[in-house]
Amino acid sequence: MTDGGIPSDMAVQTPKIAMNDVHKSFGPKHVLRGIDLTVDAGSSLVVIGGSGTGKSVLIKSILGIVHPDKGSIRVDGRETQGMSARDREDVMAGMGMLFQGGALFDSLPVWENVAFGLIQGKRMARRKAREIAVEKLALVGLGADVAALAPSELSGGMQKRVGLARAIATDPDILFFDEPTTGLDPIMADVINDLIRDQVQRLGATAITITHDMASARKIADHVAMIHQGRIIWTGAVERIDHSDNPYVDQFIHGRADGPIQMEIRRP
Ligand SMILES: Nc1ncnc2c1ncn2[C@@H]1O[C@H](COP(=O)(O)OP(=O)(O)OP(=O)(O)O)[C@@H](O)[C@H]1O
Repeated sequence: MTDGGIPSDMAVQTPKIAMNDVHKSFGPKHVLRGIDLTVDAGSSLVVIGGSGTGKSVLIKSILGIVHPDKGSIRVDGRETQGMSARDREDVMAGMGMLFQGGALFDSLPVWENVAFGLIQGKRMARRKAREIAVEKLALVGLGADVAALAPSELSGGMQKRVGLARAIATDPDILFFDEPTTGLDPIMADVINDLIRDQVQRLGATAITITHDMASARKIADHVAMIHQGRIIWTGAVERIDHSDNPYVDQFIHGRADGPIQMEIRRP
């Protein structure tokens, strides 16, 4: 088998996601300042970086919730910038997202929050969608008794897990997790880490996770990318983060108050 004359085992795989020189400003605030980032299909990337550096804006740009001012974002080789609304919907149908605050609809019971994409997006019958929602809730350690409750009746950690069950409900092939373990006890955090790894390894999904939890990052990442001042300043295999030779990465992963990042904060 050949692909343009190249034996298939030597053909270069199209990245799942490829960002090139992506910029985004909000008013005078230039948040993304030329993001270049590639994520291979079936791999798990963790994005690290200080608060307010643009991590959420980066993943919302891939999702199409935030519209970059400039640059290219390809998903499966397809340029998403300037895409029609219908094509964009197509691309988004293959993505699942756990938002930082959970972002659950309080007017809907838990199961319907989880099943939202199945009922609205995939037009699945409510009974079948509820069954799948209960299965996904079980995967994040929540029993069927939780399904009929309102999100406001749950603890913060439980809401987080419901958000996670919703993200994986449609078995998307790209998953985004914005701080999936924040607010969870260490044991539940590890259950969630395992679940993310499982989605990538068993189901072949591609995952991008934002986390400040370095134990979680070490467990779920194949690769790590560090964002600083709106640019990716380092990427590498997770095994390399302890030997990155990058003072920003070094300071961040060890949580040191002293280092180049603090020096910039001190600057007027
Ligand atoms: N819709 C918006 N309108 C105006 N400013 C925004 C908007 N979304 C994000 N920002 C700004 O962009 C910057 C980056 O925000 P972002 O949420 O991406 O940070 P982050 O790196 O995810 O931070 P954290 O780790 O604290 O969650 C912040 O200064 C934020 O105020």
